[in-house]
Amino acid sequence: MTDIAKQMNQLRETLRYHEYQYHVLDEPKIPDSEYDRLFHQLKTLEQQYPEFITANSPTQRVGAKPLSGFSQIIHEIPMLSLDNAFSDEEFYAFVKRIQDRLVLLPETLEFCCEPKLDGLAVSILYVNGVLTQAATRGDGSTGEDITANIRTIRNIPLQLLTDHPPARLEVRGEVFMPQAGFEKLNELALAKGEKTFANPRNAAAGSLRQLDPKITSQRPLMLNAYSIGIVEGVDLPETHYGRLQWLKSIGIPVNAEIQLCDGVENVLNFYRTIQQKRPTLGYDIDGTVLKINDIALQQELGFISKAPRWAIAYKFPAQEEMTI
Ligand SMILES: Cc1ccc2cc(C(N)=O)cc(O)c2n1
Repeated sequence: MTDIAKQMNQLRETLRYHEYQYHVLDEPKIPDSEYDRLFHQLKTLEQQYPEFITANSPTQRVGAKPLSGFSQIIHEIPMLSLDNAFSDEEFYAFVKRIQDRLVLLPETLEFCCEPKLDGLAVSILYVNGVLTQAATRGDGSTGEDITANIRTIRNIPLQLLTDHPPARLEVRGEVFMPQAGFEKLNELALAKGEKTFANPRNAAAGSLRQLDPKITSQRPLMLNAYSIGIVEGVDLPETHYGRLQWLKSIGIPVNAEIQLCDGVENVLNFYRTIQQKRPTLGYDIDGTVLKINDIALQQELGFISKAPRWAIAYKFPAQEEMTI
């Protein structure tokens, strides 16, 4: 490989590292101006030597041309919805159903607890570590191919940050629009006499369903991963929390509020803590997701038709209608 090609690849590695530090660890090592300088240096070299451009270069996030429509993608593993709880009593009943079903009941049940982001569920497939395909949840069995739009979301890596990527890895997560970005988007739309969005979830949905990736690229979207679908060629940790930490270690953003809670009372404390923090999070949530942490127990419990027996979304009471 020529020195120029080596220099370009080195720049790509450096940019990917800084994207990870900034978007996944929230610990930038260089100022934005230095990142922009490196990015511009790579962009210039790619313009001078287009033969050395690689598909997953950080400069290649925005696709060339708009699509004429979205093709369908069938989920190899269905993307399930969650059963809901709306009170402590309903959560206790959920726990009792689990205790009644488990053959060997552990001393206490350990839950992986997270805020329930109010966005869109997506599936992102990495083949040999490279972002290859992305789809909406759709009806759980079939979704729309939104690969070009997903590539534009800055905190989603185009390439996993590991030297030994799994043959195939499907990351499932929620794409959402932070409240600050939503306010700015609506201000811009108002100023241009365009239609505004009712809430960040609608804005995220509208942005992901754009046929032109250039428009999606200008929208402040983010992903937080919440589970793994297809996985081939790697041995995963045996707990849900461990798997989320592994995802984070290879470059996939995971929500910062996720916690392990041992026993029902600690889970309910988590629910109330997140409810109190809700106005300060900077993004919309509509409750918490509480999952049995041990994968073997999840597998023993399985699913009821469309929802897992081992997880529940404990929602917040509906907020009084926003008067806009
Ligand atoms: C299994 C499943 C399905 C939908 C989910 C949705 C969210 C969410 N909206 O944050 C989080 C999760 O852990 C989920 N987990």
